[in-house]
Amino acid sequence: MNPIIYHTDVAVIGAGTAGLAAYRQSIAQGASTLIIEGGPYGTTCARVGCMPSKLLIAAADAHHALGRLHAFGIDLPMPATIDGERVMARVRSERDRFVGFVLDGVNNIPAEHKIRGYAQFNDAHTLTVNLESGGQATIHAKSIVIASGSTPVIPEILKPAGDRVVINDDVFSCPTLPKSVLVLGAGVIGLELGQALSYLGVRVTLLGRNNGIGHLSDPVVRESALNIMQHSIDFQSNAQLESVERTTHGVQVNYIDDAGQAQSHEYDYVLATTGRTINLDNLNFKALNIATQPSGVPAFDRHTLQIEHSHLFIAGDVNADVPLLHEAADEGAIAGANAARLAQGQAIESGHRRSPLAVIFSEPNIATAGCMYRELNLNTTAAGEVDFGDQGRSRVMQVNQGVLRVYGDINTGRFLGAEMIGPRTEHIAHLLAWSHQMGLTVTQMLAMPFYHPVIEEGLRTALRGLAANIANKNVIAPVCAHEVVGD
Ligand SMILES: Cc1cc2nc3c(=O)[nH]c(=O)nc-3n(C[C@H](O)[C@H](O)[C@H](O)COP(=O)(O)OP(=O)(O)OC[C@H]3O[C@@H](n4cnc5c(N)ncnc54)[C@H](O)[C@@H]3O)c2cc1C
Ligand SMILES: NC(=O)c1ccc[n+]([C@@H]2O[C@H](COP(=O)([O-])OP(=O)(O)OC[C@H]3O[C@@H](n4cnc5c(N)ncnc54)[C@H](O)[C@@H]3O)[C@@H](O)[C@H]2O)c1
Repeated sequence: MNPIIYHTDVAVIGAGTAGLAAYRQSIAQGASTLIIEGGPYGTTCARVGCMPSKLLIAAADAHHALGRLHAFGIDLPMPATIDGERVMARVRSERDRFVGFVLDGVNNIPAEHKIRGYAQFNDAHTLTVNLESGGQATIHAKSIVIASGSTPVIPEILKPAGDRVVINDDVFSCPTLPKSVLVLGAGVIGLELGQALSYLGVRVTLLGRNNGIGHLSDPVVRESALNIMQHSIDFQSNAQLESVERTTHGVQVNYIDDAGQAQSHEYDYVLATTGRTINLDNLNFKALNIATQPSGVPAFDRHTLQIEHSHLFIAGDVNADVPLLHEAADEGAIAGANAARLAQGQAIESGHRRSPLAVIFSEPNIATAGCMYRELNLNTTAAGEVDFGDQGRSRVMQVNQGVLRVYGDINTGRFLGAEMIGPRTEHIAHLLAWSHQMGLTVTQMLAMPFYHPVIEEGLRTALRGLAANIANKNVIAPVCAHEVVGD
């Protein structure tokens, strides 16, 4: 059967968050545009990412909050009963609602613009798609946006566990809560899902390595976060996984714990949260002979999303720049508009990029805004700090744990960034990212209103300390320049 031939200005590979944004912008620029999707419609974020994970976390936090009632003088019959099937049914039904909104958007795209099947490069202007409906399509495009996302990595050492190794996608499709899970990898997903499952009564062990925790790099904040998380769940932050073995009912896991002791325990499942790999190989990208960096990503301009000296654009998780939802949406929009401009003989433009902001929805939240500690010049940077243990409103609500550290430039007085673990710091992180993007000085930030009594008063304490250290040129360097970790 002869392939169906298409000629288009722009082809977008992947109908995730970045791809859909690229499609919309390309159309808005007046370019003929095709969008190719190999997997299910609905986006990673809505189907198996941001939304179902936050739904599971919401149930977990609701249960965990019961533990605080007694200190307020309120007693319920404890332990509370957790109906795993109902917990997971709500996760899925609410998740499906969010997916439904995405599907409505996809349904509004004219059928002739949508191609179902996995795309591969033939050459830099030609894609082949093995159509889901059978047969092949050949697409000749003036510009191409690569928005193919990323896929979870399953380390070789977990392979003997066979069908008992699961990834985030599988967690949300479980009809009920498992009894026990070994979570490997203390990154963002491991912390969020590991703690949520544990708070829902699942026996969880989280294995980390090198005392890393999420993306934190400030030694003070990291130590606080390790301490809090280790009191919250069974978290071995400096563990060594030795082997796993499929048993009749689950997986036998052998590891060395933080105390250097050999441990061997059986779990229902092993959840791999050891990072994600970019989806470029499945596009036959190598056929283009474009040089890639050690990360596997070709050199590209993060303001235009253009792969150097080409008509190719790369947006979302697949470029491994900042694999977060709002960044994928921004990148897709910039890439789609530029792909359309280039295809129509116009000059491409730099798009707006926002100040860095990242939140781990653990309890308490872990967050970073602006520059991270590991990116600072510690010889010209001062820090300020608040310990939420003594913070008024946090104590009132019994959520008084964590540390916030803010950084400022001793020469300009400008706010540089922050790392934190603390109560509802998802909100403080926003205030700080906005301040960073506006280029505010610490003095200007302190001139803003702070209500009483609120958790943000803790931020004011940290900023006051920072302002004093800036005035005294009291830099971070001598104290902890040698303590930065991270992998
Ligand atoms: C468990 C989890 C929780 C998360 N939580 C958050 C959060 O709270 N906040 C946040 O900001 N971010 C979160 N993220 C990250 C966020 O989901 C991603 O950054 C975002 O979804 C990336 O969007 P994307 O468009 O790059 O990729 P995707 O949405 O994955 O889209 C890529 C699409 O390309 C398709 N594709 C791949 N190869 C081909 C091919 N050859 N041909 C055709 N189609 C192809 C795929 O099927 C897929 O549909 C989370 C991620 C996970 C996994
Ligand atoms: N709240 C959010 O915004 C949110 C939530 C979930 C995911 N995400 C996005 O998804 C991305 C992927 O998340 P992730 O948690 O899979 O990746 P990650 O890179 O955040 O964490 C992976 C962790 O696994 C560890 N690791 C790797 N191999 C290991 C091994 N063999 N043994 C022990 N530990 C090992 C790494 O040291 C790292 O700490 C994140 O970078 C983030 O951008 C965001």
